Amino acid sequence: MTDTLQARLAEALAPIANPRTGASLYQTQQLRDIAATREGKVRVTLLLAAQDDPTLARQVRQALEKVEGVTEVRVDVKDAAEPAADANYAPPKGGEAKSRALPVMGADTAPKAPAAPQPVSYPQLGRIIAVSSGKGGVGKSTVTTNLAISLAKLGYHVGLMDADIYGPNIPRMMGVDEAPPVQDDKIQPLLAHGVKVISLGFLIERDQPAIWRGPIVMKIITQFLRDVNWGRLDFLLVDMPPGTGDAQLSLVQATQVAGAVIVTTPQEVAVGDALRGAKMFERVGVPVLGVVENMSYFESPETGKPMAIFGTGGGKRLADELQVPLLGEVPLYPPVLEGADRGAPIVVSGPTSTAAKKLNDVAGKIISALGVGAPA
Ligand SMILES: Nc1ncnc2c1ncn2[C@@H]1O[C@H](COP(=O)(O)OP(=O)(O)OP(=O)(O)O)[C@@H](O)[C@H]1O
Repeated sequence: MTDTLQARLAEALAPIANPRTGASLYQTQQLRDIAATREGKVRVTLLLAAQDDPTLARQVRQALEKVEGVTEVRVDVKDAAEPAADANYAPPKGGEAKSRALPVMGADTAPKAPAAPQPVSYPQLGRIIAVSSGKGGVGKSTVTTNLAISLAKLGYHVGLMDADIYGPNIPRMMGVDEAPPVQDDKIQPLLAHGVKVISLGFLIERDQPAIWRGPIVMKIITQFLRDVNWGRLDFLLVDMPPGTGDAQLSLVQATQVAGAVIVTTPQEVAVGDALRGAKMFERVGVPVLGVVENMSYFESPETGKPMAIFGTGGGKRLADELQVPLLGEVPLYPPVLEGADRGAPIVVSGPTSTAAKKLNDVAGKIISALGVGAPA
């Protein structure tokens, strides 16, 4: 048996080859900075180019977890095209990896990336709408799923792309959770409540999302736009991860986004974050269609009485600041959560509730804001 942990780690990693090059990740130093503590906590860096198979990170993790003495594994994925990632591992020639290296918005690491790729237009996908929020947990996925279903109920052809790669919730909320079939090299979206759905949650392991980084995010978003058999859509709603990160930028670099909807809660702190997110869209030329204030007030399912619990007016202030409409104030209403947990968003599970009505109104305002005609 190999006697030191380092040696055992090297032995476990050596056979993992990059399918694109056929070479061992370890020997070509695509895997590097392998560090282990005495307690068996292991950390490695994996350099990935945009064309590399992103599931390599999972293979590395699984190989390391099997090594005797390993208690914890962390795989840091880095962009192989970044200058800091020097090394013997060269990203593939042809420039794709480099041209797709994305600056991280708002971070200190800011734009040293080369010119952004030209967005590709996908006319068959209809109006692409990014639903975004400054911070997590404000109800962005809830709003996205309900809007998608509202639009579908009106007779539009609607797609829903879960680009919240750090916490893909859409499958659970829409009540679908199976691997999408592949036919003729195209991924078939799953159908739920009349909406075509695709999510990274269908394709990856639950504990993996946090490792996805710039070029890989770009790759996934491009694949979701290009390689999914969406058919002809009127609207494609994209549930973005919270904040102003790689996914937002990837989406606007990958295609033409018709507009962004910003979801916030009434508190100041949520509003501040949301403002930064909205400004990011404006900077890249994506019109902000409006603000949805979610959990605006508590609506008791028993009495129907409204009660402000998170402060008031944040959504309105944000909308005023951005000079965009406040599209709706959706109450905090426990059946919204219960419905989401069993795959039946409120516009399906409680269509006559105030929350559902408000969300339907938001859908109507988006249709008007984009000047979309009646469904064909
Ligand atoms: N109006 C509402 N009333 C009651 N519960 C709500 C409402 N909106 C959202 N929720 C619940 O709050 C939780 C967070 O919502 P959701 O997952 O939509 O937020 P998010 O902003 O997409 O979060 P993240 O981006 O962090 O995944 C969920 O459990 C959801 O069911």
